[in-house]
Amino acid sequence: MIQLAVFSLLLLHCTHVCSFNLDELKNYIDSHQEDYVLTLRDWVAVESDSSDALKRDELMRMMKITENKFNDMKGHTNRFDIGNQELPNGQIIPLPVVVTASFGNDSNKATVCIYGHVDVQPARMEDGWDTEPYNLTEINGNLYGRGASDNKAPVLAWIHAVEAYQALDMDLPVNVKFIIEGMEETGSNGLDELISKQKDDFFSDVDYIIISDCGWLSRKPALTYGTRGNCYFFAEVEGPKQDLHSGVYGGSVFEPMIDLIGLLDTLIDSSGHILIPGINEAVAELTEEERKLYEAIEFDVENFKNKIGTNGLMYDTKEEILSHRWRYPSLSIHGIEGAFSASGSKTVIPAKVTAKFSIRQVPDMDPPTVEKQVTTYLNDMFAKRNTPNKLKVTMIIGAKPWLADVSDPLYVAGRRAVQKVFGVEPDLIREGGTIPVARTFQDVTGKSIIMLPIGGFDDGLHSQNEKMSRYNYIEGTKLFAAYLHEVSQINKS
Ligand SMILES: CC(C)C[C@H](NC(=O)CN)C(=O)O
Repeated sequence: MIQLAVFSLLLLHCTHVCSFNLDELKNYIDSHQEDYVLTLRDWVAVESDSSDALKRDELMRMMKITENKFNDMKGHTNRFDIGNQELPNGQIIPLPVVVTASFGNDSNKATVCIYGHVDVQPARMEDGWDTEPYNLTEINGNLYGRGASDNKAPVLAWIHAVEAYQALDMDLPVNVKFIIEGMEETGSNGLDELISKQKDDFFSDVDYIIISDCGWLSRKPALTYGTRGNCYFFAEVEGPKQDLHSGVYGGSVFEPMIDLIGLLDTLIDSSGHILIPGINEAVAELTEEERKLYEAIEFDVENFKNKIGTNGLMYDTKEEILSHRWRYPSLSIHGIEGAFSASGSKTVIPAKVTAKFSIRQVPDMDPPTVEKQVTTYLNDMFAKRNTPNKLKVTMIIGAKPWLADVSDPLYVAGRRAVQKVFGVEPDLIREGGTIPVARTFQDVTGKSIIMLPIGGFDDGLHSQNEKMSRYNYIEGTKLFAAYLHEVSQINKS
């Protein structure tokens, strides 16, 4: 009698925990898309700009919202204090906590760890946005807002994928862990140390790491197997003790801005060749196999050019353009702090100016070596100017490149999931941008990593009018739901 009762109870339980059914998950996701857009709206409304010390409270609030979301989903959450940040002016401010969450701890299942970030790049209406950057606005199926694609919608898509399993009482095919940070856009300060400290704790049962902080190359879904690193520099030239009138003093003083512009002009030539000795020499040779990969990718150079809105590109062929975006270093000059930049015509000689530039890193470049090469070169060039002004060069980010093996089972699972949701074979691509922590995950945990993007190729990351299309957000959520199942099938066939 007792046995019968236990059996009935078990049966009752089994009718509640359903097994995987992708169509049900897809239907559920479709019918909840308005809720997902509303949540994205709430998240975009938080000005979690990690580069602006004045927005640090907003960033802290964003981390709290993220933690609350995981708590609402009954995840096992944790918040890690990762210390303080020293700003270039010497000011010390707290770093935002890193939030982790775990769903399930069944030792018979594989465990995936999803990494994402909820901080954003700066955005102001005056930069040329057509809509308020922190007010998610839908136009023609596109959801415009700062951080929509980078990286709030992809983080939410993973959350919604787990929520869909939960709502349908469907057993999660794998244990799912999240690690969400708030400093990615300034180089993931403090995260490397946390990962090393948590190697035998939070990461001890993690089998695979998934990152969805990148985009497709075209309208076709993609799997990303490489990212460039980034060495970001400040070059400060300091002269007179205060700004000067150019009519009164011009012609008699060495102007910091003229020194700085002269210095910047020695970094790169007009054909994109980096002039700092040692940089190009460190780049790994392009292999025949790699060249063939680029050849096989569908990529319309003319469309790329038109989307950017430029009259010409530095290279003509698809292979050249892709390899220079993905596997060669590039040097970009981002801005000059202290320079007069408002509208109008102030006739000032700025007393202190700081240039911001960065060099994207590729195998086999090494950030500490690059730091020395750049500092030595700029100091040598500055010495040649015979100026009494002072130069200070600081490398504020030193992120390494990352490269994965596309034959890894994680990529096979990725191809299957893309097939099941989009009905096509994904492109295998690299990314010119940087996920600073990708290489740390690889080096510290030794686990396989996949980058599974859902962002569009034209999302305007870091730029005006950043967007995530509703299609990519919703189909991306389905992709993630399908991928959890595909990962659970690794080693089973
Ligand atoms: C080190 C950079 C600031 C990192 C940044 N990463 C991303 O945009 C990824 N979403 C980059 O500029 O590549």
